[in-house]
Amino acid sequence: MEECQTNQLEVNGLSVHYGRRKVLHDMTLAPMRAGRVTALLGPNGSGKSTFMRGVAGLTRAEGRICLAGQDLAKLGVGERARLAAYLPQSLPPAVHLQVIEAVMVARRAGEAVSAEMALRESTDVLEELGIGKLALRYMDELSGGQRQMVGLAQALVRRPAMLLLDEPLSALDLRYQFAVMDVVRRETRKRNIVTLLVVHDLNIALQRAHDVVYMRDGQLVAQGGVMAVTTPEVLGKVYGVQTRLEVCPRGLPHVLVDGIIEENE
Ligand SMILES: Nc1ncnc2c1ncn2[C@@H]1O[C@H](COP(=O)(O)OP(=O)(O)OP(=O)(O)O)[C@@H](O)[C@H]1O
Repeated sequence: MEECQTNQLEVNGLSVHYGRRKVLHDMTLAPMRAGRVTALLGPNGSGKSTFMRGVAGLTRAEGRICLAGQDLAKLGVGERARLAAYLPQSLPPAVHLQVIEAVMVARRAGEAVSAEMALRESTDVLEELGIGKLALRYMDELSGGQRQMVGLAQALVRRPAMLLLDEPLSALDLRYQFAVMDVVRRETRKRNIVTLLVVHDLNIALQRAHDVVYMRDGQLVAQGGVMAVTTPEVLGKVYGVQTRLEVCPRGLPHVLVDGIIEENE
C-alpha cells in the first residue's frame, strides 16, 4: 500500500453504514493539500456530516484516511483528536466558564502543558482571531457567533494538522459569516493545515474556499478548484436546480438560481 504524503489529507474508499443502511458509498477523493480550504457541498441528507464524522473518527467507517503522513486508523483516540480538530454542527451547551478558561481546557486536553503555557497560547489564539476582548466573558453569556469564534479558538489552540468544521456559519449574520471564513482561510494558510468545511451558502463557499467537493446521496459528484468544477451541469446534478454562473469584477464566482429542475425533464 502507498505511503501517506505528509502535507495532505487522503480519503480512500470511505463508506459508512447506519444499521443496514449504507449512507456513504466508497468515497475516494483526490488528496486535499495543506494550506487550502475545501468546502464540502451537497443537499440536505447527502452525507456531509457523516463524511466529516467518518474522517474525524467519530463514526465507524470503512476505508483508509491518511493525514500528515499518518494512517489515522492506527492512532489512538487522543492522538487522532489532537491531529484532527472537529467542530460539530451544533455546539454543546455552554458552560459557566470564562472564555480564556475554556480555551485553556481545550489546549490542555490533548497534551500535558503547564497552566502558564496554556494561558499564553490561549491568549495568543484569541488575539489572532480578533476576539481578545472576550477573554474574561462567560461562555454562557456569549452570542451564537461569538461562541462559534471561541469554538474555532478551541480547535486551533490544539495545533491540529486538520480542521473539520461542520456548518461553522450556521449561527452567524452576514458580516460574521465572511469574517469567520476570512479567519479560517488566513489561519489555514498561516498554519499550513488542511481545512474541510460544510457550508450551505453556495456563494460564500465559492467566494472563500479554494476547492470544492460536491456530493449527493452519499457519493462524490465532483471535486476540484472552485472555478474548475462549479458548472450549471454539476449544480443541476447535485441540487436539482437550474443555475447561471456569473463572475464578479473581482474574479469571484456567483451563482444565480433560476428555478428547480423537474424530475421528468
Ligand atoms: N445517527 C444516525 N442514524 C441513522 N441515520 C442517520 C444518522 N445520522 C444521519 N443519518 C442519515 O444519513 C444520511 C446522511 O445524513 P447527514 O447528516 O450526514 O447529511 P448532511 O448532508 O450532513 O445533511 P444536512 O445538510 O441536512 O445537515 C441521512 O439520510 C440521515 O437521515
